[in-house]
Amino acid sequence: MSAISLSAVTKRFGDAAAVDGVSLEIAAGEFVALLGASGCGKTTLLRLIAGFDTLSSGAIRFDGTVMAGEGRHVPPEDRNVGIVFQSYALWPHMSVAENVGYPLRVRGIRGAAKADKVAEALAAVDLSGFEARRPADLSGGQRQRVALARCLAMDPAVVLLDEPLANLDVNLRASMEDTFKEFHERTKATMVYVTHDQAEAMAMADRVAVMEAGRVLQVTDPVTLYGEPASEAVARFVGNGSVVDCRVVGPAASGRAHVALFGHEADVRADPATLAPLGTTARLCLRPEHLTLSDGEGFAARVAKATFKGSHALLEVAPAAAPAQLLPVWAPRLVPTGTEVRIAIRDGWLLPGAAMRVPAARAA
Ligand SMILES: Nc1ncnc2c1ncn2[C@@H]1O[C@H](COP(=O)(O)OP(=O)(O)OP(=O)(O)O)[C@@H](O)[C@H]1O
Repeated sequence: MSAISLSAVTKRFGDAAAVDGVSLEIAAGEFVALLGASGCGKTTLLRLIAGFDTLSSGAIRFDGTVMAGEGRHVPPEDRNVGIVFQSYALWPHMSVAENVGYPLRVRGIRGAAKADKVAEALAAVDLSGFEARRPADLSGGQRQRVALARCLAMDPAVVLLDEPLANLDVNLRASMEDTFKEFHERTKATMVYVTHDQAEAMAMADRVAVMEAGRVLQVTDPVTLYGEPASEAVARFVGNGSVVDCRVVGPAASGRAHVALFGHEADVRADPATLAPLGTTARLCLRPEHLTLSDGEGFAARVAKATFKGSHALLEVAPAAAPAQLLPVWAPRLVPTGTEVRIAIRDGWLLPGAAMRVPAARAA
């Protein structure tokens, strides 16, 4: 496995930068997801790491060796990367064993050595016994596991995955997430996984890099990303957080702050280093689980929408003090649309970016 170092990696197509100054250190054996909406540049970044495209500027190193940039471009076949695509890219005329063994044959590995590797790789993805089948006779999930086995057989230093679950149905996706995690634990390969699905990224990756317009907005572990988004864009993209205005009325205890919103006061999490001065306005990220229906405390609101979800209901409530702002709230039961309710704020995250803007505004 290799560590991957991206230094100010930039790729322009004409005047537009598809990847714009991305710097990221990926440790050997780490599983990093590149997460972002369509067109944010994640596939382009993956292609640059693979060597399919050349850089406009910046550098890419594997274990300190320059693969791209500084006047060099190591071709894909010399980077020892395995790639798993959304489309599987299996040869239809070859059996499963021939598909998995193909890259080994290309490398001159034949006979028993090849057969052993193929058997080992198929066992790793739970496809022993499928050697003679053709891709056409497999399900989508099985085809993707063959593609994974083919990648595994090559002992790649780096595994790149481009939306590998995009063609699979919801149930199969969940079981394939387990397959990828097991694959990672077993091989300890460095993995870079491109997806626009935040749940997928958070379920599997050690760290998630959120991309927008060719840049990395934040890169951190899934728990921190969800709980402490660094900016409004990340808060909205990950976990569909609501972002609302509030006023900082007092630091409560370390790592927390007291805020006022919708005519009510609440105790929320905050980074003390970026906490806005008392009395100023800041932006607060509220997740559905931060809000609960209450009998008395909290702010007044009206149920604008209610959706039954089986084990619970998802309400959208409009605060009386800001009726245009709809906030999602989990509830144990359906509450009819139009019902007047009270909502307690149990938690929240004061966005540091917004807080940091405050001193500049005060200076103006
Ligand atoms: N070969 C190309 N020529 C011109 N523009 C390109 C080329 N490849 C990508 N782009 C542009 O670069 C931007 C980033 O594209 P990219 O495919 O990397 O995004 P993405 O995040 O992977 O999106 P998706 O999830 O839809 O695949 C887009 O605006 C795209 O139109």
